[in-house]
Amino acid sequence: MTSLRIGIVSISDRASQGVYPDKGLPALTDWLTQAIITPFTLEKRLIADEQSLIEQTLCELVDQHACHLVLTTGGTGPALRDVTPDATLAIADRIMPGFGEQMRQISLHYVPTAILSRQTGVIRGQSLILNLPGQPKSIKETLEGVRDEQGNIIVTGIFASVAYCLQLLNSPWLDTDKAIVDSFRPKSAQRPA
Ligand SMILES: Nc1ncnc2c1ncn2[C@@H]1O[C@H](COP(=O)(O)OP(=O)(O)OP(=O)(O)O)[C@@H](O)[C@H]1O
Ligand SMILES: Nc1nc2c(c(=O)[nH]1)N[C@H]1C(S)=C(S)[C@@H](COP(=O)(O)O)O[C@H]1N2
Repeated sequence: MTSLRIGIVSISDRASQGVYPDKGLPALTDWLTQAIITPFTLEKRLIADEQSLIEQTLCELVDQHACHLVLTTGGTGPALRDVTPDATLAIADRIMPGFGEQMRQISLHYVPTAILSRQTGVIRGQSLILNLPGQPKSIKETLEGVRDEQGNIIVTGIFASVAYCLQLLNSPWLDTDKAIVDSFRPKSAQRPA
């Protein structure tokens, strides 16, 4: 049986040059390892904010490594070197605008400048590619969503929709720890107990 393959890409000029240690890949690895309870493997890349390099890396992860899901972090803002969404759209077959819309909704609960992120989601072939912001703490925030003081979810994290999206793309089965993120599937798409 094929197991789920996830590509994670940290896109940062300074982290890739060693100016500061990369916190993107560790944050993504930690979150995914805690949240996903079914088997998966990770393919990791740390690269600079260069559009051609980002496009090449995304294509390599999807076309050669057959990653079912690719998560990027960094380079989604308006600065001239923030080109992750441009690279993602350039190699996309189809756009999934809901992911960017939902992340901006979530992030507005944490930072008033959330609207500055141009993050998006796309499909290339049968793979889902999602852009997360560069601030390392925003990885957990956008994937998991916003909770009230009692710990109840008040704005759903984007990862709650990833399992069903991957299912529709014929990926291997993905289940999450409900305490971290409750994956939603319509009744007709749920596995018999
Ligand atoms: N990979 C990373 N590791 C650690 N901190 C990061 C990383 N990426 C971003 N940050 C932090 O989050 C902030 C916002 O991220 P952003 O993607 O806008 O980076 P940036 O200002 O374009 O710089 P760079 O590309 O050199 O990381 C950065 O200024 C930095 O403090
Ligand atoms: N959850 C969350 N979303 C966030 C932020 C953040 O700190 N947390 N920063 C915002 C800011 S200030 C910018 S400029 C954009 C783009 O950030 P990026 O270039 O690091 O991807 O993400 C926005 N979204």
